[in-house]
Amino acid sequence: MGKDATPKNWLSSVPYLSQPSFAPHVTKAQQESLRIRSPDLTAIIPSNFPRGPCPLVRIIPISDPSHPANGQAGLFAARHLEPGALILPYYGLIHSSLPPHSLTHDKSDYDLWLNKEAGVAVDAEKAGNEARFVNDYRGVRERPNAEFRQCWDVRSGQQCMAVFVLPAGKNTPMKAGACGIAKGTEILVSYGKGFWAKRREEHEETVGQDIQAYED
Ligand SMILES: C[S@@+](CC[C@H](N)C(=O)[O-])C[C@H]1O[C@@H](n2cnc3c(N)ncnc32)[C@H](O)[C@@H]1O
Repeated sequence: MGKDATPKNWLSSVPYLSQPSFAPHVTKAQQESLRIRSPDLTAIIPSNFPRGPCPLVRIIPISDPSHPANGQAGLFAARHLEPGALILPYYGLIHSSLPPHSLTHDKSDYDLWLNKEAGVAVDAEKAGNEARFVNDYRGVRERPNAEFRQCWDVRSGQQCMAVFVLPAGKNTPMKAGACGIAKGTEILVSYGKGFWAKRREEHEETVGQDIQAYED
């Protein structure tokens, strides 16, 4: 694949990132705080992890009426993924969530904290990689099989968010957790109760709007 390759089914309207991108307003101090590796940051992206389209995943349009994200896309395992394994980094625009930027940046559904203490988040709405297609497990299957984790990217010497397979036993019965994610299975995380509570709140004002929201 060439240097400018994008994964199959990538949206032509969204720039594909093969490394993080910084909003110009992110301060030097914030950038420096991302270059500090705290001892509890044990998850890593190793030095030999390739950049560009990830061979472990596929973006697949969803055309199943029983899927709550029908008509959108999801991310699926292209091969068997071991429990606890790194799947891929989550790239997007790294931006400040501190005032005044918190007031001007509309939080999107693709926005994740990168470093809460430093007020830095990563938003993959307008540019990102395959990880922006990871759906929430609610309404799809009983529990998540993956999670977002803050980790240390050895390649860039910087903190990064990434998607990992849930380790055996974490939120999974031992048997299911021990299996990892089978080839062809959708990769699903939990966005957290807060995500759906906020969505419900926002749409409560819009009478008659057909939305998918969850209680837990
Ligand atoms: C980060 S995007 C995930 C990728 C999205 N499906 C796409 O094709 O761009 C988050 C959006 O996906 C949809 N979504 C993800 N999981 C969902 C779920 N369990 N139920 C309903 N909608 C979901 C919602 O529209 C949500 O705002």
